[in-house]
Amino acid sequence: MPAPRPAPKVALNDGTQMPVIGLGTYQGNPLGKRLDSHVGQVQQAVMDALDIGYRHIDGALLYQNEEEVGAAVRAKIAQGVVKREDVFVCTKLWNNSHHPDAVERTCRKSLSNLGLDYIDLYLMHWPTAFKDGDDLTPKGPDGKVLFSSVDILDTWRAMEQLVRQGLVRSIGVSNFNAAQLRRLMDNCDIKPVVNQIECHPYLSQKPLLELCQQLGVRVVAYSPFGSPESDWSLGKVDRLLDDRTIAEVGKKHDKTPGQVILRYLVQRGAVPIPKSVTKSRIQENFNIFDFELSAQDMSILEALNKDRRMCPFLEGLGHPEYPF
Ligand SMILES: NC(=O)C1=CN([C@@H]2O[C@H](COP(=O)(O)OP(=O)(O)OC[C@H]3O[C@@H](n4cnc5c(N)ncnc54)[C@H](OP(=O)(O)O)[C@@H]3O)[C@@H](O)[C@H]2O)C=CC1
Ligand SMILES: O=C1CO[C@H](CO)[C@@H](O)[C@@H]1O
Repeated sequence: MPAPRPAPKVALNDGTQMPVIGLGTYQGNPLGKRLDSHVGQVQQAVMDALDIGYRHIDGALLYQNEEEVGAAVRAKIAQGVVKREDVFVCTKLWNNSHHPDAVERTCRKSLSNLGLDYIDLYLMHWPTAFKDGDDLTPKGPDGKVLFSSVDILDTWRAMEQLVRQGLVRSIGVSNFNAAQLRRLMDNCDIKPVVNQIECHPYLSQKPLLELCQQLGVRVVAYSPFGSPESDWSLGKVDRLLDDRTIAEVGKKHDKTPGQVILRYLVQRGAVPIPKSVTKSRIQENFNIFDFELSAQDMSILEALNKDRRMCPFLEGLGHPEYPF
């Protein structure tokens, strides 16, 4: 088999580079719960992806499969398929660890889960702090999620320390709105390199994408296919991957709807992180570097925007920093 051509890279504002497509690893499990039926799937998917040419893996402590991600990366290093420095590993600090005293400990926990000695990109998963502790979704007797008032800036300062200590190469945020991002940019020593947000043709995020571009913050586009299997988007009426207009654009280029969506995101300067545990789809999603959408195709796709959010994160509703 010829050696795969790895994905192209884009520059980040701290001088590092990020491969322009990543593999998502969230398994659609309800918040913080690991589904037994999924064990092992992500490990195989990450190994397949690295064989195919992916060099960027998106994970999170919340997904409870960092061990699988790390085992897959280490296996492919041992097989000589990749070197550690070729692979861009992202993971995220969960809401129950925003207190500055918890940040380093939690990062070390992710490093230990992954079995790696540094993380390429560490993200604050949400701007909404939950009560500190081991419980991923701490709840009171009334069943409501318990919040904490730790300031985003205090969590960020502790994350900056992780860069200085060499535990992580770059830091960024996820699910930050414009005001939160501006406040952070105005009050940090190390700028966030990315804002990872939901972004796809039904939620084009034009204003936030433009702001991020102005600020030099790369957008990473999560749920590029609208997260069809997740517990929070199941039942949403129109499935993005069944959209007729997207299929028609694809026909012109002999490409699938998924490939059109990913290409549209890349041409908008975003970095999509499609999730799949199916080898043929992992390959399909990677085959987006041999065609280009015309300006007319791009306008057709942009016109599909409905500001439809698939991931409303209802657990954070009522928090003063709830971003939507
Ligand atoms: N920062 C944040 O708050 C969030 C980050 N994320 C990140 O973004 C990643 C991607 O988003 P996610 O929500 O998982 O959903 P996606 O939009 O990536 O959709 C994944 C689903 O699409 C299916 N699929 C993948 N490729 C194809 C294809 N070519 N044709 C048809 N179906 C396909 C997958 O099936 P199968 O696997 O069975 O092949 C899976 O059911 C996550 O895995 C996670 O890493 C996601 C949500 C929130
Ligand atoms: O990354 C994520 C995956 O799904 C979760 C919901 O269960 C989201 O809250 C989270 O941001």
